[in-house]
Amino acid sequence: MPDHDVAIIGAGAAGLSVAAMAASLGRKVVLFERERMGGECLNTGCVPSKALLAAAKRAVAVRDAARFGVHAADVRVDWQGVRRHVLDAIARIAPNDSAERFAGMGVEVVRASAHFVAPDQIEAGGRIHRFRRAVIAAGSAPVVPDLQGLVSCPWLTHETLFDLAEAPAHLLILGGGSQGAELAQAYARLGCRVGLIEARPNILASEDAELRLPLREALRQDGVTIHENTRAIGAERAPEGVALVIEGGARIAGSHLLFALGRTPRLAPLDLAAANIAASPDGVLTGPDLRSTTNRRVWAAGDVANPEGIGPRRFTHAASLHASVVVRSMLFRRPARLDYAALPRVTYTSPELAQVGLTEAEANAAGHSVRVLRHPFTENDRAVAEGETEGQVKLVVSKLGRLLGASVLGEGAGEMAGLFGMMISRKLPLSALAELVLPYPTRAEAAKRAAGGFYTPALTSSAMRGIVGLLNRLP
Ligand SMILES: Cc1cc2nc3c(=O)[nH]c(=O)nc-3n(C[C@H](O)[C@H](O)[C@H](O)COP(=O)(O)OP(=O)(O)OC[C@H]3O[C@@H](n4cnc5c(N)ncnc54)[C@H](O)[C@@H]3O)c2cc1C
Ligand SMILES: NC(=O)c1ccc[n+]([C@@H]2O[C@H](COP(=O)([O-])OP(=O)(O)OC[C@H]3O[C@@H](n4cnc5c(N)ncnc54)[C@H](O)[C@@H]3O)[C@@H](O)[C@H]2O)c1
Repeated sequence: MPDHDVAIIGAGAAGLSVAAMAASLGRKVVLFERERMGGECLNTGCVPSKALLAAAKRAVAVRDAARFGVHAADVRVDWQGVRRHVLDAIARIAPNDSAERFAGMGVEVVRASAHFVAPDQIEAGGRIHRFRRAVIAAGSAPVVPDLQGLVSCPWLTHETLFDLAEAPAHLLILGGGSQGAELAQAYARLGCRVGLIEARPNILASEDAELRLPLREALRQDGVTIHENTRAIGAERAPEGVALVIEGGARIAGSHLLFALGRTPRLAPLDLAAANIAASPDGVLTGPDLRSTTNRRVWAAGDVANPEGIGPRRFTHAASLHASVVVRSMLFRRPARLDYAALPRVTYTSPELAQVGLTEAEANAAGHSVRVLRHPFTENDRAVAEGETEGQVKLVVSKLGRLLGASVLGEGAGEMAGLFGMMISRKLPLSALAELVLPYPTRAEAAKRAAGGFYTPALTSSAMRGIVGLLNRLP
């Protein structure tokens, strides 16, 4: 006889969402968490990084205020104040994810590391828990590279970065993905020297080239030194603190070294073999319904899941999407299929970079015959009024006017992503966006104007002008 209807390993975004939904459906739920409730997003990921970026944005706003005719003297960053803001943000959100809140929902929360001991049993806190169904939501850990000499050097990941009591004087960030770009800008704007080191020819390499290049320039303007095409092969102690040894022999020195090199799923402590659960280095192998391909009692969600043929997506909103697919498949026994066609991603720098659906390059590579529609924020009244005209809305559409993808660079780009996601997931025609009445002045009007561009050639054609000319003769 099972002790629990649903056993969940990991109280991060994925595990908490499944636990809340299963408990509200009257299931007997146990939730295992070995570290902090709320997992990575709340404690060491999204929340502290966005809080730090908010402080950095304030610093720039004050420094930059003179161009609005507002003069502030003596701009000074008080690092303890910045830290307080970051910790306050975490503390204010933490009650939503707390053990007390989940216990109040009827979830049994076990604060211990969990691992499988049989296909239907988990051991945690010195006890065997028999389950009817289980969800692995153990998340992922930062990649630490195998650099020669690293053992004798101090280094950081996002798990330790926010614990620094003092601002790093000169932060070296290895890895120019969204994490590297966001943290580089935040620390540079808060007055630290920052080096951003990327092995590939470009930082943010998977983003639309037309939009990532101005963002790269914005990072440079903020004072970030960017080293692209630069492969670190070793690390060593240096008078300043630490130095990266670069292929070819050059050294890049700084006071602190941060790894922002992507993620690896937390599999080892789970003893998956004891429960016959298949996994690859990218995560627990599942079908498109997130059910294990080898143990039908088990599902996976969040960063740890590797749906075959679809692949992992390591975002908090992807974890929420996973949770709803798992609940549909596991509890409602309905066919469920993960679909990332409208999954947004946003890099929360200034300007922000948002992507939904296919980039222009991806659409071309997939063989679509595309039209590209653009509207720059220099032509958007709100952006002009606020003096933030960097960037554009770029829409990639099929010849028949279906939105295949949207890329936005600009302040508030992330807030527009939902609009494009809905267009793609509901397969709405572009006219739905072109005809939308939006409040004036808003930045989203740039999206409407870009969509309107699809119809402009037909509306202003000589045939249409002829028709309107004829109609004009009517009484
Ligand atoms: C710096 C940074 C910024 C980010 N910013 C964003 C952002 O702005 N937007 C966004 O969408 N995403 C962002 N992400 C990604 C986001 O944080 C993750 O995708 C998300 O937190 C994953 O949630 P999860 O539930 O899968 O895993 P986690 O949040 O990692 O939760 C897994 C939990 O399982 C626990 N656990 C693991 N193994 C066991 C075990 N054996 N027994 C018991 N407990 C266990 C862990 O302690 C952890 O609490 C960011 C990531 C980083 C690093
Ligand atoms: N705004 C957001 O949504 C947000 C922000 C931060 C992180 N995240 C998520 O967290 C996860 C981690 O982010 P990330 O930026 O660390 O991962 P990432 O995979 O996006 O980027 C890692 C970068 O490191 C580079 N790299 C890899 N090995 C290298 C080496 N040896 N030397 C130099 N560069 C190297 C890669 O080319 C890549 O550009 C991702 O899943 C991401 O989606 C999301």
